Amino acid sequence: MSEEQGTSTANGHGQTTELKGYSLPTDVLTGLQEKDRGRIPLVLCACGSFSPVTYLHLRMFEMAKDWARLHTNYTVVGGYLSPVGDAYKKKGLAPAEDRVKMCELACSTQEQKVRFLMVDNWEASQSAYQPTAQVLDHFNHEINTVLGGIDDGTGTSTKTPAKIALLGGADLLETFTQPGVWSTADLDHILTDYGAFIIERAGTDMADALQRLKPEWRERVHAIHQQIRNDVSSTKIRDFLSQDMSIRYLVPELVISYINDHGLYLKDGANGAVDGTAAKNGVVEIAD
Ligand SMILES: Nc1ncnc2c1ncn2[C@@H]1O[C@H](COP(=O)(O)OP(=O)(O)OP(=O)(O)O)[C@@H](O)[C@H]1O
Ligand SMILES: NC(=O)c1ccc[n+]([C@@H]2O[C@H](COP(=O)(O)O)[C@@H](O)[C@H]2O)c1
Repeated sequence: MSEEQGTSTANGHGQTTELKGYSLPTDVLTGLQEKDRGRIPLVLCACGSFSPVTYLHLRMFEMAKDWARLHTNYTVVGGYLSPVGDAYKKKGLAPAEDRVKMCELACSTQEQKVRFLMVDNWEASQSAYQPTAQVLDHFNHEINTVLGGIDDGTGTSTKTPAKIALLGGADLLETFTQPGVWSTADLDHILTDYGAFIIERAGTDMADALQRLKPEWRERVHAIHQQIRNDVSSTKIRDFLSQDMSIRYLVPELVISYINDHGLYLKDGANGAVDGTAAKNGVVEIAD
C-alpha cells in the first residue's frame, strides 16, 4: 500500500488522503482500435469488498463488456476493481492490503491477449471511507484529466474522453432506494454523470429494483441478465472456508493459495484481529 502524504478534500464529499507515489495502473488500458471507430471508450469500475474476490467478480466485467458491445455505442477499454477501505467496517472484511493483493492475483490470471482488468488501490488506501460517487470522480480525474483520455485509434496520438461507469450486481442496485444508504446527491451524480452497468443476481428482483428508481435515473442503468447464472458470493466462500470446505474453481487458484498462506477467513480467528475493524480471520462485526 502506498505511503500517505498530507490530506486534501475532493468534491466536498469527504476527506481523501493524497498517496505518495500513487498512480493509476494503466498497463492493460487499451486505446480504441480500428474496428471501434466511432464508438465511445468505456471504463468499468467495480466498487466492492472483494473479501475475497471470486470468479464471478471477474465474470461481471465480461458480461458488461459483451453487453456494451452488443447493445450500446461503447467499447470497453479497461476495467478496474476498487476494493473498499478498512473504514467500511463490514462483517467479513479482511484487511484492505490482503483484499487488494488477492484482486491483483486474480487479475494476473487473465490471458495475455485479452487482458483489460486492473486493480486500483486508491480507495483501499484511504483511512476515511470513500463514498462511491467520490471513487468514480477519482477514476474520472485520473483517466480523463491526468491521462487526458483514451487513444482514439486514429494513429495520431489524439485522445478522446472515456465514459466512466459503475459496475455492480443487482443487490447494489437494490440498495439505491434503501433509506439512509445513499445520499440523493450522490445517486444523482453517479447515475446522471456516469451511469451504471448492473448484473442480475439471485435473490434480487432486478426489474422491481429498477422500477423503484426515478425514471431519469432508471434510464441511466444498463440492466444485464446473466445468461449462465452464477450465484457465488464472497459470503459463501467465507462460509466454505470456515468449514474447511473446498473453494476450488470458484476462486482463482492463486487467491486460494494466498488465503491459505495468510490464514484468512478461519472460523476461530487463529490469526487474531489486526485492529478493531478488520481482522485476519475475517469475522469481525460491523462497528457502531
Ligand atoms: N453472484 C453475483 N452475481 C451478481 N453480482 C455479484 C455477484 N457476486 C458479487 N456481485 C457484485 O459484485 C460487486 C462487488 O461484490 P462484493 O465484494 O460486495 O461481493 P459479495 O459477494 O456481494 O460480497 P459479500 O458476500 O461479502 O457481501 C457488488 O456490486 C455485487 O453486487
Ligand atoms: N453511499 C455510498 O456511496 C455507498 C452506499 C452503499 C454501498 N456503497 C459501496 O458499494 C459497495 C458495496 O460493497 P458490498 O456489497 O461488499 O457491501 C462498496 O464499494 C461500498 O463502498 C457505497
